[in-house]
Amino acid sequence: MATSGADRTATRLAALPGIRRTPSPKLEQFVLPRFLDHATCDALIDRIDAAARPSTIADPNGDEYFRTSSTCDLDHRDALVAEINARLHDLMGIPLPYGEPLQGQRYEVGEEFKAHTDYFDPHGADWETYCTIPGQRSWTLMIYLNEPPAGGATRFLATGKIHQPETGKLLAWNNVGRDGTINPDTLHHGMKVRKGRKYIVTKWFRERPWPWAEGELG
Ligand SMILES: O=C(O)CCC(=O)C(=O)O
Ligand SMILES: [Fe+2]
Repeated sequence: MATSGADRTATRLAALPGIRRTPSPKLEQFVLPRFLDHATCDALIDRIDAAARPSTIADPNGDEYFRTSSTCDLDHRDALVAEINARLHDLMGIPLPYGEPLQGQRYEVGEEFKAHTDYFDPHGADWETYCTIPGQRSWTLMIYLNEPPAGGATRFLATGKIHQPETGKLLAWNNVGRDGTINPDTLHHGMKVRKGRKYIVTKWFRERPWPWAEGELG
C-alpha cells in the first residue's frame, strides 16, 4: 500500500531528537519540549498583544462562552513570523502552501476554549466557507509561549491526557485518521486560566493549498 501523507508526517515526527509520542491508539500525538526559546516566545507575545481580537468559532453552537479568548492573525510579511512558519513546515515535511496563516491566542483569567475538535464538520453549515478551497484540517501544531501561574492546560478527553503549558513546548496531533476521515477522539479543551495570562501559537495544516495572498508566502 502507498504511504499516505499522514504516515510520512508521523514517521518524520517520531524520528526527531527529544520528541515524545503520546502512547494511545486513539490519536497520533507528539510533544516536543523547548521548540522555541524564551526570547522568541516573548517576541511573539508582543505581536499577539499588539493585534488581538475576540476569538471566533465555526459552526456556532449557541454557547457564547464556548471560546472566550482573543486571537491574533500573525503577519507573514514579518520576518520572525515567516521564519517560525517555515520551521514548522520543515518539522512536518509539508510544503508551505498547505498551511493556514499562523495565529496567536491569548487567554486572560477565566477564559477558555471548551471541548472541541479542530477539524470542520463535513456536514456543518460552515464547511463550504472554510473548506471548499483548502479541504479539511489535518494536523494541528500548538506552541505554548509562556507558563501561566495556574490553569490553562490542554485536556484531551478520549485519552485523559493533560498537557501543561511550558514555555516553548510544541504539541502536534493529527485530526484525521490515516484514511483522511475525521477523528472524534481528538476532542480537546483549552482549560480556564486561573492566574496570569496564557499565550499560544496555533498552526493548522490542510489537505490542499490555502488561498494565500500574492507575496504573502515570500
Ligand atoms: O488553548 C489551548 O490549550 C487549546 C487551543 C485550541 O485547542 C485551539 O486553538 O484550537
Ligand atoms: Fe483546538
